[in-house]
Amino acid sequence: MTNPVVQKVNPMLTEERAKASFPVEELTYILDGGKFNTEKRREIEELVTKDPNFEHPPIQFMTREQQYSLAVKKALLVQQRLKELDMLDDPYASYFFRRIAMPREVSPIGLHWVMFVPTLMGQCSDEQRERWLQRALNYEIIGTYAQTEMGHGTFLRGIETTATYDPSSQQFVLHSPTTTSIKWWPGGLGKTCNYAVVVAQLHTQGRCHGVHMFLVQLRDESTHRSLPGVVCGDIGPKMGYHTIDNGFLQLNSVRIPRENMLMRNAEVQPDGTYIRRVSNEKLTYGTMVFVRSLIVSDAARGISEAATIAVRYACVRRQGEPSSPGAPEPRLLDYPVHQYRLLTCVANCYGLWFASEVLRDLYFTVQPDVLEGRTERLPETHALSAGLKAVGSNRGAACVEECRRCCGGFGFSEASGLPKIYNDINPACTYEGENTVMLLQTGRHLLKCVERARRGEQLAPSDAYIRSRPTPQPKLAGGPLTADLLLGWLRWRSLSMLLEVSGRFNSFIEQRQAWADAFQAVSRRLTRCAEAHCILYVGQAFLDSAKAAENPKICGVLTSLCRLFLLNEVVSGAGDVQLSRSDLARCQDAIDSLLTELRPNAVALVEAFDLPDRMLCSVIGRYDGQVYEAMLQWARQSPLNATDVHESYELYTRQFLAGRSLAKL
Ligand SMILES: CCCCCCCCCCCCCCCCCCCCCC(=O)SCCNC(=O)CCNC(=O)[C@H](O)C(C)(C)COP(=O)(O)OP(=O)(O)OC[C@H]1O[C@@H](n2cnc3c(N)ncnc32)[C@H](O)[C@@H]1OP(=O)(O)O
Ligand SMILES: Cc1cc2nc3c(=O)[nH]c(=O)nc-3n(C[C@H](O)[C@H](O)[C@H](O)COP(=O)(O)OP(=O)(O)OC[C@H]3O[C@@H](n4cnc5c(N)ncnc54)[C@H](O)[C@@H]3O)c2cc1C
Repeated sequence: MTNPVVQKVNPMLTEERAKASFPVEELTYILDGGKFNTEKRREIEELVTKDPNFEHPPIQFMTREQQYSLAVKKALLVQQRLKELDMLDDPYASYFFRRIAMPREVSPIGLHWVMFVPTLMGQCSDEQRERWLQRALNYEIIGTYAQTEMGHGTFLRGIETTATYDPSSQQFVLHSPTTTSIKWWPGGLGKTCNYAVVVAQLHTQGRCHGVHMFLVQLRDESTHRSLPGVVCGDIGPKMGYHTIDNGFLQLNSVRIPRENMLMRNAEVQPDGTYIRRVSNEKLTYGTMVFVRSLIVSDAARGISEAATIAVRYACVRRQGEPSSPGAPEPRLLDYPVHQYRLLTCVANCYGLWFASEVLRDLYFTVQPDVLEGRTERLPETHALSAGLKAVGSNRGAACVEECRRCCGGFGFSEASGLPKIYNDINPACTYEGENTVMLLQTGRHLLKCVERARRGEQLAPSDAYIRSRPTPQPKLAGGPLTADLLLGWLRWRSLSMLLEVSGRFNSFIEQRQAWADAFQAVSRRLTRCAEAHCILYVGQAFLDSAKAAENPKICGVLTSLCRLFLLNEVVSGAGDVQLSRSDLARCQDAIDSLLTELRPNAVALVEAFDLPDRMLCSVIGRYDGQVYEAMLQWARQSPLNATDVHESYELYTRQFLAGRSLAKL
């Protein structure tokens, strides 16, 4: 454990920790991808924890402007420290350094790392990369990814910003022709960035060639003033993300050199001739595929934080009727329904964690081919990253909210850390492609897979279970409800749902409906198919990882947790297909038994995530479990408590009590 024990540990937590049936440390190694990684991560966490420059009062007591300023300072300080430590070229080290240094401050420079730099890497010609990448890595230029406009986010082809080529000056003219074409949302665009990758409709020689990307300078590199023709600013307060300046951008005939079009996949020549270098025009959407795959692991990490807080709290919080006279009140974790609420969140977290690793490996296997123009596995990668992004962020937000509610009133206090975790994860349901729209992309791919199966074509590995004919339902009655059996049932469910929807779709086509209309007619059902397909992927990744654990005790506990995940899916998806009442009852009984079996390991399973107090920022999720004293200390920091009598009393209440009118005050 990296947690320094500040106070005496609450004996109730010590007691729970002693119940672990497996070596927690070894599970941490598995989650980190090896002992070496765990040790390295801890060293980095130690470096940050010891650095007083990263200390400050809780940001929840600060104004938005203070929060933003602090976040800019910390983001730049992180960069300086990483340089001093010679860690800039190590993505693992710099990721964890950023995370632990800014645990609850979404970075105003985050988009630079997550989208701007990857876009330069993926969409630039070699020569352009040479010109801009190093400057971006050094923060000489800080950029964002400006795609969404007021009028269009989802329907990317509907974007209105224009980039019109002028051969006489060999420049593009970037222009926002309407109010709805104003860029809206890009992270860091308001105040922080001086450059942006702008997505615009390319016009040359009187023709529009669709959306392309352009590097546009927004602010002077020395004064940081916005350049002529550039109108940009912050879009105002949001539900969360207070530390980041999501911005707007209006371009009034801003001229940029021809060479600032990102030219890896297409080019405009000096005379204005347009040349497309690759056949698949969706390669322009590449950065989004990358970020969607990151969001799945981010969702798992969000649940791991919320679950650690809520499980620890459930061990130290006593409330309710004692089981016998004189006995203490029960702990929250003693209630089976509370165990169910928390352990299903933990199970979702592990499932998404392992699935995100498989997806990341798929992305990095396929990406070099894609860069060379070989796009055979791109449809599968796009469908999986879109669908898992949706399922991951939906589950992430739902589980964090469940953990928050599991903490009762304290869960509503910012002191718990939970509102912030929720508000940080929730926008992931919207950004990088709204979740329903993403599920429809996966659904579209699955419909096409059935068609291809019918034609006898080979399908990608994650689609290989799709056939053009139904398979028999695996029997849940009789033998034990093993993870393999349950997974087989979920595979059958996914295929059955898909074949039913595909059958309806084909009947609409046979009735001579247009493809798009038939698609709309089945779209509601298709989103469920996409979810079922993604859940199957998560379940498979979970079970594979459980089986791969060398230590039999870890293998055992992970398999049980995986069974809980799978059974919960079978039960909650029972309405999608036919499941007999007796099968359903067997599954419910199995869930009850698993809760009893897993309960002693509840703390161990969340503590395997090895999240230091510095990361959790939670009064009620502390390692030492000393919740109540810490809660009082937290409240004392509220600026409202700076004086005994607040100034509003003199200004208003006293006047009111004296019968004076408040109208003109
Ligand atoms: C070096 C150090 C590195 C350090 C790194 C440090 C790392 C630190 C990590 C920390 C963790 C970070 C966590 C994350 C935080 C992130 C914050 C992000 C903030 C948010 C940013 C944003 O929010 S940024 C805007 C995103 N805005 C969208 O997301 C628009 C959605 N809207 C669409 O994306 C399109 O509009 C939509 C619907 C597809 C239709 O597009 P469309 O109309 O053109 O296409 P159609 O539907 O007609 O489809 C026609 C055919 O294209 C195929 N296809 C479609 N897309 C494809 C694709 N991408 N790839 C391949 N194929 C594709 C499809 O499958 C069809 O194929 P087929 O014809 O064969 O069926
Ligand atoms: C915190 C945050 C950060 C962001 N950062 C960036 C950024 O850095 N850069 C950037 O370019 N953008 C950014 N965005 C914008 C984001 O990508 C878009 O908000 C997102 O893609 C959704 O688009 P929209 O807002 O136009 O929603 P809309 O498309 O208007 O969606 C509204 C509703 O309609 C539904 N809907 C829309 N189309 C369909 C359809 N075809 N079928 C069925 N239902 C449909 C959606 O499911 C949704 O529920 C950010 C957004 C947020 C919230």
